[in-house]
Amino acid sequence: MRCLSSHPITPFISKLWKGALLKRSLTLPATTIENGKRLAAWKAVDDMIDPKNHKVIGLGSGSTIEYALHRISSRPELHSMLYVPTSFQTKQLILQNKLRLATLEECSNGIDLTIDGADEIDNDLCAIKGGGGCLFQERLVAQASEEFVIIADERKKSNNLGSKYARGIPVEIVPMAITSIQRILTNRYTQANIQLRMATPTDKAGPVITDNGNLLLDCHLGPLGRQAATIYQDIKLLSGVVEVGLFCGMAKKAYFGNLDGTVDIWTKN
Ligand SMILES: O=C[C@H](O)[C@H](O)[C@H](O)COP(=O)(O)O
Repeated sequence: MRCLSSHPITPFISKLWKGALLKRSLTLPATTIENGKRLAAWKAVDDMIDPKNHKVIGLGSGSTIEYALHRISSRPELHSMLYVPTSFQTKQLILQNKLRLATLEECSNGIDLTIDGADEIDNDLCAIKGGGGCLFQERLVAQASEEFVIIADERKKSNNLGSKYARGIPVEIVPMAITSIQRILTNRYTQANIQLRMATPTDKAGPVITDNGNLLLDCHLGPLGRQAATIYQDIKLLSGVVEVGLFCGMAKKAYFGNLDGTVDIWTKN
């Protein structure tokens, strides 16, 4: 048997390894942020999912929800219930983790609890969502749920919604309406920066297409103050708008994983 250390490829591997180590040390804060996401997700799963009483759980989309799935997967007593996804991504994760998949149509008695990530959350538990383009199905599942809980790392905490998440509020739009709605919103919110979300050119030329075959406008309107619910209604009422990434009056609890290893829980009555 040949010893690996004598293999000509070894110096190359070792270079890569050093490169990986260097990259890791340079991106240490990101790793700590990942830890914050994990802490929030694990605590929410442990606190909120009741294996004795819950039958159907909704699962949001994004990077934080992946940690919730890992936690669910590691607890066999949570494997008997049904899991409803909110995106292609989450459906794949449910299947990969060998959990029981259900569609929203199959859940005639609704959903007991939904856990989801968010891009920014204020003290009223009003959230910007859709950074990953999954807002429509997320909202469908959230509105069918008895309880809706948000999980996030501490960067997402906000005193004034819209002041932190730089990309702005995602709005999902049927393709034929994109030009007219962009014009209407630009005229209505004169200070706003409204952009069609584009795909990464090396992966796909042109715009991002959502799981529902639609397009996204990212609407940076600045801090919203107490106007988030009104802005939601104003944009949602336009024909051609499928969904707006403002979730107000939906969450009763939010779990935030902090950089110091603690978890903050915000609640709303
Ligand atoms: O479209 C994506 C969803 O709304 C996500 O829940 C949100 O963008 C947060 O994602 P992440 O957990 O990756 O920060």
